[in-house]
Amino acid sequence: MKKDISIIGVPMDLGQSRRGVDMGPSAMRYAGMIERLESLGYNIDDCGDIEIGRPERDHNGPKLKNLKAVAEANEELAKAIDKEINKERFPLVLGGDHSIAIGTLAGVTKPYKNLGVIWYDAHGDLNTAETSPSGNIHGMPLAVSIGIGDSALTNIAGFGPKVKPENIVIIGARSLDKGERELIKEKGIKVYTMHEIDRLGMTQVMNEAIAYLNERTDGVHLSLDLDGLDPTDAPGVGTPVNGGISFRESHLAMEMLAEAGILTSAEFVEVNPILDDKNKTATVAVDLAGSLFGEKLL
Ligand SMILES: NC(=[NH2+])NCCC[C@H](N)C(=O)O
Ligand SMILES: [Mn+2]
Ligand SMILES: [Mn+2]
Repeated sequence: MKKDISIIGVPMDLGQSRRGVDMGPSAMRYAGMIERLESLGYNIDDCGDIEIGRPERDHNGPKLKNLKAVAEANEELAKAIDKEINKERFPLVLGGDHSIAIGTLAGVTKPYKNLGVIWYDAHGDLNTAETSPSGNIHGMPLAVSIGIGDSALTNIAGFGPKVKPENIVIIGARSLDKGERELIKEKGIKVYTMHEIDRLGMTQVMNEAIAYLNERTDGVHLSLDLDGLDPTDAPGVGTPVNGGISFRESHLAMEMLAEAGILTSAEFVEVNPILDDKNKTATVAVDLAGSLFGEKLL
């Protein structure tokens, strides 16, 4: 992996309805993200935070909450990432709710013909305004990135789609809405649900996922939603779902990604310090980043 990392914070909470996730970037910095990566020999440039509009929360009917402000922030994020990529640096994005993956993917996909995406999450985030039970855009970024959704989102940075459905691997799914299940089948998206993780073990899941991506992609982005982990290990998230991936399994997954050396960008999202237990979830994110960037005990 590249030795120069640019950190971009996105204090966004407009893609969902619970306050506090906008403090995620601060919580991860406070938990020592920068020092941890520096101690591994990386050169870190903390680019600070993207500015997020503070609109009156527009509840835009039941459909796409805060659409305009979410789209604007993602345009800014895509530009900021583009700048760092042109400097040949590895973009590491700290969220913020998962709607920021729209801008992250818009920014990181440009140099690649076939960007792969690992979506580490309890959810599929494959909803549209029509299928969403909540109207929350953080439940939609993966659909948007394959070109499905409102054009204010699918066309961020002036082009779309950003990724091909067959280049996506979802890991940790255990809460999928009806429309998401249909889309997964229709588009042939590869999914390792908790069932496969229990059954095969994380080692085989990651071996398969890495081999699958190696075959067809020329770069890989990791989008890690902390709610992919079990709420006992990562309680500070807005939409927790029981029966998740353990801390140990997640470390193993990160270590295997580090060994494979396939990642070209990453993001950690959905850390909500208000719902957390003494910054535990931000600390877990920093620990996982350590493994992801090559930390070893011996
Ligand atoms: N990034 C997340 N935490 N997404 C949760 C989405 C929950 C639900 N599927 C929805 O669309 O509202
Ligand atoms: Mn999630
Ligand atoms: Mn998510």
